[in-house]
Parts: sequence; C-alpha cells; structure tokens
Amino acid sequence: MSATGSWLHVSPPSSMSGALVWLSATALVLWYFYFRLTRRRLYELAAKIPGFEGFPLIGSAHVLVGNPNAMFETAYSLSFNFKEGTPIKAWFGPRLFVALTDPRDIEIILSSYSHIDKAPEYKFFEPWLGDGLLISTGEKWRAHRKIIAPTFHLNVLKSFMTLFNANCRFTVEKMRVESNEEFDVHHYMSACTVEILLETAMGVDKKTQKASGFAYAMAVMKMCEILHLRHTKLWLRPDFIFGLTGLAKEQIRHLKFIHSLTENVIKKKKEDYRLRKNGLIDVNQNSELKEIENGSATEKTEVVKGSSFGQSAGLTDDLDVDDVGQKRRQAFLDLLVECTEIENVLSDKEMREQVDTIMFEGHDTTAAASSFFLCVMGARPDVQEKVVEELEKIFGDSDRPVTFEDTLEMKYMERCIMETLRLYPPVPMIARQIRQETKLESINAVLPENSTVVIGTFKLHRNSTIYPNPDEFNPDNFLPEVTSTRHYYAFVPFSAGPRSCVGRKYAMLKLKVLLATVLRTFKVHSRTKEREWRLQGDIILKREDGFNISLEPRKMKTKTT
Ligand code: HEM
Repeated sequence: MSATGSWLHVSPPSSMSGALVWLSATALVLWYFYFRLTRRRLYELAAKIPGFEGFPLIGSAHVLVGNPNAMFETAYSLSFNFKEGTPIKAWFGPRLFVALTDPRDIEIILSSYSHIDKAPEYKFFEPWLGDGLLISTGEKWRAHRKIIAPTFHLNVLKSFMTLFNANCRFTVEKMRVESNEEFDVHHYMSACTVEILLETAMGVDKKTQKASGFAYAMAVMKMCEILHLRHTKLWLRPDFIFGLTGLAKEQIRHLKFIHSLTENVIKKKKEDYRLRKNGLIDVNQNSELKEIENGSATEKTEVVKGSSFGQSAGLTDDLDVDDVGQKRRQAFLDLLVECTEIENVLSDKEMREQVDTIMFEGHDTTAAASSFFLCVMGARPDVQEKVVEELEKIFGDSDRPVTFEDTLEMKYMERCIMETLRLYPPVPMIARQIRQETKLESINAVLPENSTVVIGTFKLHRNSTIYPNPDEFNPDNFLPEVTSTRHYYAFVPFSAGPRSCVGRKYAMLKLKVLLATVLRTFKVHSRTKEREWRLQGDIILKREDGFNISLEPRKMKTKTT
C-alpha cells in the first residue's frame, strides 16, 4: 500500500467529509446571519413596500427563466395584482428592485440631481457605448452633457430640414416596391433613421459609408437582443461565464461592424475638418445653419408652442436655454471634432463613445416610434383620415417639401405622435441606482440606499386613474386643456429632468417630417387590431409579430430631392 493509501486509511473519508460538510454548513449559516444583519435596514425598509417576496436567496429570479420575449408581457400582467400607481418591489438574488408608476414618486427620482446614476444593468452596454452620455455619471456626465445638449438646439435642428426631407422622400420612394402586400415597415424606418442621423447630426454623406443604414440597424437589433438576454438570464451576467458562450462571439462580431461604421464616420469628419482648416474646402458647409446664425433666416429667437416637446408647464432645461446670438451653434459631430482637435476637452475615445451613443439612441427609438405610429394609422383609419385632412390643409395639392413652419401647424399629428409614445413608449422603462434613502410620496415608505429603481413608463402611461380608457388610442389625451391639468411626470417617454433625452426635439421634428411624407404619399392599412399585437420590451419596445402594414398610393411620385 502506498503512503497516501495508508494516510487515507488512518482518516476515513466519511468522517473527514462529514466534518467538512458540518464546517461548511456552519460557516454558511454564520455568513447568512451576518449578511442579513448588515442588511437589516434594507429589509426593514423593503418590508414597507408592497410586492413580491420571492424565495430565499433567489427572490423572484425564477420568473426570468421563461422565453425572454414573453417576459415584458408577463411582468406587465403581474403588475395588475397591485393597486394602480403603487410601488412594487421584487428581489432578484440579493438585489432589491422597486418599480415606480406614480407620477409623484417618479418626479422625486427624475427631477433630482442626486439620482442620476444608472442601474448596474446598463454596464452591459459598456463594450458598445463605452462611457457615453447614456451611461456615464458624475462630473464626466455633467461636462459632456453641457457640450452635447446645445448641438440639439432648435436652431441647429431647423438647419436639418432639407436633409430630413430628402431622406424621407428617398425612403418613401423605396417603399413603393411593396405594392399592396403586407411588409414589416420597421425595416424601412430603421434604415431611414440611421441615414438621417448620418447626414444631420454626424454631417457625413450616407453614400460615403461602406455599410448601409439597414445593415447598421440590424447589427444594433442583434446587440439589443444579446443585451436583453444578459439582463434577463442571471447566469449570463458574469463576464467570465458570458465570455464562454457563443453569444460573446456574436457580440464581438456585431460590435466590430458597429464600431467600424462610427470609426469611418469620425475619420471622414476629421479629414473634412482638416481640409476646411487648410482652406481646401468651403468652411460654410452647413449654409442653412450659417444663415440662421447670422440672423438672415426669418427669426432669431422664438418660443415654439406645441412642436417642442419638453417646454410644457413652464419646465425648461438645458435644451430650452435660449442664448442664440451669444453662442455659435454647431451640429453634433462638428462640435465634437472641434472639442478634440482644438480645445482638447474630449479624447478620441470619448468622442467615439458619444458618436456610438447618439447613433444608437438616435435611430432605434425613432424607428420604433414611427413604426408604431404607422401601425396605429393602419388599425385606426378614422384617425388616419383626420391626420391626412390636416396635411391637406397645410399642403393642398402641392408636392413641396415640409418646412419648419409646416411642422408647427401639424397639431393633430403631434397629438397622435404623443399618443403613440404614451401607448408604445420606445423606452418602456428606465432604471436608476439609489445612492441615499429616499422618501416616497405615494405611500408611507422609503427607498433603501443602493436599491434599484425602475421607472415603469409603459405601466405609468396606462394608468386608468390618469388616462380614462387607458388602452384606447385617443389623441385628445393631448389636447392642451387636458395636458394642462395632468401631472407633468405622468407622461415621460423621453424621461424628464436633468437626464432627460437630449434628442427629444430632434426626434419630434424628424418624426413629423417622416410621417407627413409617408401619409401624403400612401394610405396605410393593417390587418391586425391593436389588441392583437404582441409587444416585446428588449431595451426598445417592439412588436414581436412584426410591424406589418400594407400601402396604397395616394398620388403620383414625390420628388426625391
Ligand atoms: C422617439 C424618440 C426617442 C425616445 C422615446 C427617447 C427616449 C429616451 C429616454 C427615455 C432616455 C432616458 C434613458 C435612461 O435614462 O435610461 C433617453 C436618453 C437619451 N437620448 Fe433619447 N429618445 C429618443 C430619441 C433620441 C434621439 C433622436 C437622440 C439623439 C439624436 C437621443 C439621444 C439620447 C441621449 C444621448 C440620451 C442620454 C441622455 C443623458 O443621460 O444625459 N434620443 N432617450
């Protein structure tokens, strides 16, 4: 017998392993008590919040086991077990999540500069968006927001009108091939919104790009699916496990493609900048913007009523500051290049992160919004006819492009866009990490430090105590006399407060030009009623069954330029 064998013989395996099991169990119990003790305050505060207690250790994580696409609808139906507007808690492993759907509670979080930290779930975006505006926090976020917000000022947006029109007309012409068959309109909307972003905020000609807008949008869609899986499947959260899966390889492939587009855009822009600096190409590239800056355009400053979302109820923020004439206004990437090349306030890496962020946030959200809008038009011919009547009043028989002034007249269409964003908010929820105990308004309870707050936008927008018949599409929900009496935080498709969407005015203007161009050209039909749509909330709200519509031409070809 070997020496090892005799040693084993002296200490029988059963008693050895028994002792080990006993020791481990004792250590585990002690650790568990210590763990509970250090979190006593968290449990005390959580006990006052209604919701799901779940099982020991895993909480409600078992709910996440099913089909990730069905999860959104499952969570929504579970919320009906509680009184409308009440905060709802759920434990996922040791983490406490509290969903807020009362406007008063939502205001406490969104209006505050203390609650600007994003939840840890946003970190899965990092390989893609780095520390861009969507994810960053603290001083970095503040400094970058100050640089970026003015690039979406109304005067910059007005200078994009020609490009909005040209790209929307181009898309509409492409859609003619669909004849009367049903097709997924989201494909067209996402390609169009990517290309518009390239040509406006980024200021590059889409034809100079190797990849098509559609290919970019598809890679983004795949990335959202992967991120959604990481959010919902707890075992995919640790990087080392995720790294072993095929999904990680897929992610690398999609990111390579996505980043190559943004790198190309930046390269092109920097080349143009250097040529301009050396006087080799025209400095006044964006002549429309130049005209507006010089004051040769119709008006210098104005208060825009209606079309400029976010100015209601007297609430202004960094997008609404009107200091035109004192500051030179530039489009997004023009300014960022100057910040890296001249002012040195932004590194190349930071610039790329912001370009990736704007490319993602700026296209997928508006693609979803415009697709939902067109599906609603198909499902509600009565509403569609009223939108078209308004367009006919504005344009008559003319085939002319949409002007900024026209968009101010599209009041009914604007209400329909708002109503679409109410029922189908492209960002159906937002999550923040709470760094200090925070008293709630709707119930006598306090959010514990380090809990995760979920702003349940989709649920909030369908609260029957705020919106009568909440599931019915009713543009009158946005009549001025109705909105003026509603809590400002009862409608937050663009979030609100200091971290609200920087692109909201851009989005509203682009949506009006795009949707007016489609509806001036086609009558939209849909075979399915809204109640039959299957919604999927993977980062951006979508229709799992596809945004299927068919088109009937209203008139002859539109001009493509
Ligand atoms: C219908 C269209 C849009 C909707 C519904 C929408 C919605 C939102 C929401 C809800 C947030 C807050 C997200 C969070 O806190 O997790 C947000 C942030 C943001 N959005 Fe949008 N968005 C839209 C269009 C755009 C466009 C067109 C752009 C840019 C061109 C844009 C750029 C951004 C950026 C950069 C942020 C981060 C802001 C910050 O944290 O300071 N969005 N958006």
